[in-house]
Amino acid sequence: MTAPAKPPLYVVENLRLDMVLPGGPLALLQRSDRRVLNILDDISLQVERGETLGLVGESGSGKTTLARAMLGLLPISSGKLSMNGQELTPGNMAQLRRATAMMFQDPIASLSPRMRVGDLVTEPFIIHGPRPADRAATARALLAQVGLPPEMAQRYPHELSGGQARRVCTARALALEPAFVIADEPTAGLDVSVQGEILNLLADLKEQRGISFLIITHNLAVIRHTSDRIGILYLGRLVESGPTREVFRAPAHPYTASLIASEPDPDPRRRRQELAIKGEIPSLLRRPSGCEFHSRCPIAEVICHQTRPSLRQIAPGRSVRCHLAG
Ligand SMILES: Nc1ncnc2c1ncn2[C@@H]1O[C@H](COP(=O)(O)OP(=O)(O)OP(=O)(O)O)[C@@H](O)[C@H]1O
Repeated sequence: MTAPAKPPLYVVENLRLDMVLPGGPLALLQRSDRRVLNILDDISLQVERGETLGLVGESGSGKTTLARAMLGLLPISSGKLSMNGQELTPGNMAQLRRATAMMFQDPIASLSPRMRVGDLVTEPFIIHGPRPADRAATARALLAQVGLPPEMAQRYPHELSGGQARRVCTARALALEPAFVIADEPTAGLDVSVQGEILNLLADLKEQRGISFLIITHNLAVIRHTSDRIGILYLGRLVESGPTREVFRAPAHPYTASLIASEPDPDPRRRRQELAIKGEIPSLLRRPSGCEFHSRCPIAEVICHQTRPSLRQIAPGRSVRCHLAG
């Protein structure tokens, strides 16, 4: 008898997340004292064991909000989140927090300024337990895992370089040996050479420890370097997903194609291909009718103005939300 297949590590099904904002001009129009902003809708994705899923999208597309919702830091309006085949509920969130970790966008700001590095990296044990018998030795071991020398334990966050702060946040994220780590813009603000070091560190951790990562970024180079699969978010909805190599080779959604075509070429001798996406990302308060990308789409047809496309499978493991793709 063969053992039953293990469920994916993390599954998001039909997630919707609305935020209720205090009254404003729209509330007056709606004759209500509050307004509801739909930030994310119809999000379904899964992260397999030991894989890295990259989530890419312009600023404001909802990447950070999705990450926070997946870690139970923001309440979802509808849908289902599960880990190891078990639905996440308010009752078992504490268990989730132990098995997951988040690396925040701004590492120095996410570290308490009055605590020394040694205390910062071991703080998760103090919060979640058990307390280490020798806290200083545990700190040194954690720092060694991310390539930092033991004397770093005495420093304060403001004494760290951007790359060192990133490593300290990584050490802190690893403390409780999580199965799943979400890294929000892991290379933001770092020099190119340091960016490479941090991405290599994350790749080694995935390789050696089998940790699953969700990497969220607007930087396609980061996704190419790290991710087995990619999801593209536009205005709070997934518009394409699939294996990274295939999506880069033959993007199915015009938005993905525009993002890839306007990616800066690392070789300055080659001309950058200009297929920049026209216009700004629309306001969440005025979501376009039909396909929400139609106002910026180079190939939109009448149907795109009128009918909202759903996410459909175009090949095994590849999905796209576009009437005209495939
Ligand atoms: N607390 C909030 N109240 C109102 N709107 C919010 C709130 N948090 C996020 N938003 C809105 O939700 C949308 C998604 O924001 P989010 O930070 O998730 O985007 P992002 O893709 O991570 O952007 P960036 O790359 O700039 O971090 C934005 O339009 C943002 O203004």
